[in-house]
Amino acid sequence: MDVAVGIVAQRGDERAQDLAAALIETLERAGDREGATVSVVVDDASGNAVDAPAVPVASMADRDFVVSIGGDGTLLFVAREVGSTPILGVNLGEVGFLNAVAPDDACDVVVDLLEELCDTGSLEGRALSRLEATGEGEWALEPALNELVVHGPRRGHGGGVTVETRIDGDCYAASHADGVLVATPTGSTAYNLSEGGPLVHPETDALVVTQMAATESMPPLVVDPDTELTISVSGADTAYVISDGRNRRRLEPPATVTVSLAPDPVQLVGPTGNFVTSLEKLEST
Ligand SMILES: NC(=O)c1ccc[n+]([C@@H]2O[C@H](COP(=O)([O-])OP(=O)(O)OC[C@H]3O[C@@H](n4cnc5c(N)ncnc54)[C@H](O)[C@@H]3O)[C@@H](O)[C@H]2O)c1
Ligand SMILES: Nc1ncnc2c1ncn2[C@@H]1O[C@H](COP(=O)(O)OP(=O)(O)OP(=O)(O)O)[C@@H](O)[C@H]1O
Repeated sequence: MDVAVGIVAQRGDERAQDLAAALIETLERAGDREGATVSVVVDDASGNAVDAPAVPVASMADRDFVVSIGGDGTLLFVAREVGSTPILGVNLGEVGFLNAVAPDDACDVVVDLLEELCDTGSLEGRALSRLEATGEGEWALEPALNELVVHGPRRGHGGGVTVETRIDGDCYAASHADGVLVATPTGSTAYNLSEGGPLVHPETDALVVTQMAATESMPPLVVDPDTELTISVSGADTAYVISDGRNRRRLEPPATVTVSLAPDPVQLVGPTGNFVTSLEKLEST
């Protein structure tokens, strides 16, 4: 059997590169034991430091699985690039909420994944919903694993906008505000939390709508993921819609953004962390 693996090490991080090298050695030895031909590539940024062919991360979308070594930001980046290809998250970051596997366990876990592939031909992962934003003029943003934010010209005093949020066509909140944030269960522990939104257990199928610094505020609302959700902005020269804090699109108010589930969820593989006990990580942020 041929097994194709991609490894992305956090850019410029020697620990991540050393772990990438150790994983390559481990996978090659395990492949010999299993009678499998294992081919491993690393991301372009790590190519000089790790002895393996270097490729753009986006080209790893055809691999059997991709290992992300770094923090939450690195995993979000890998998910943006490889879409629904299975991802194993190894945590070297400060928070590491999305990465359940500790560096010391990574070699054992990749061997388990290789054996699962050889035994069953595929990997069983956990699907994590993503959100997409669309608007007038046929534009679309990269899907968000954490959250989509629609906000005014800038955050803070004088940077707000009039925002109206509709749920299945009915107005839920209309106010001058910094913006509105729609989070997945995965993103509930990130920006959503700092804006006063609730934590959502990962096994719950829901989205959270949270206003950001609204003059006339409504409590955060938990909705079914299939809800028709529109956010309209007016009363400012510009506004933005931002996916996972990194991809943004400029809007010219008045404008309406429609938020819906993206068709292809992210697939995380490897052991699951315990959501409830891992919440203690948030206390340090
Ligand atoms: N005020 C805020 O809390 C705030 C502001 C902007 C962005 N963010 C978050 O940062 C994310 C982008 O992360 P990045 O690393 O590229 O940017 P970044 O470098 O600005 O990191 C933001 C922090 O959020 C943590 N984080 C990311 N996703 C998380 C999750 N699902 N649960 C718990 N913590 C999480 C990261 O570990 C990091 O500590 C965005 O999706 C947004 O959720 C938060
Ligand atoms: N191998 C890589 N190739 C290209 N870009 C990378 C790579 N690794 C990280 N990046 C970039 O760096 C960003 C993540 O870096 P960031 O400093 O947020 O680290 P992190 O993984 O969240 O770890 P920490 O918790 O230590 O901050 C990604 O969004 C991506 O743009």
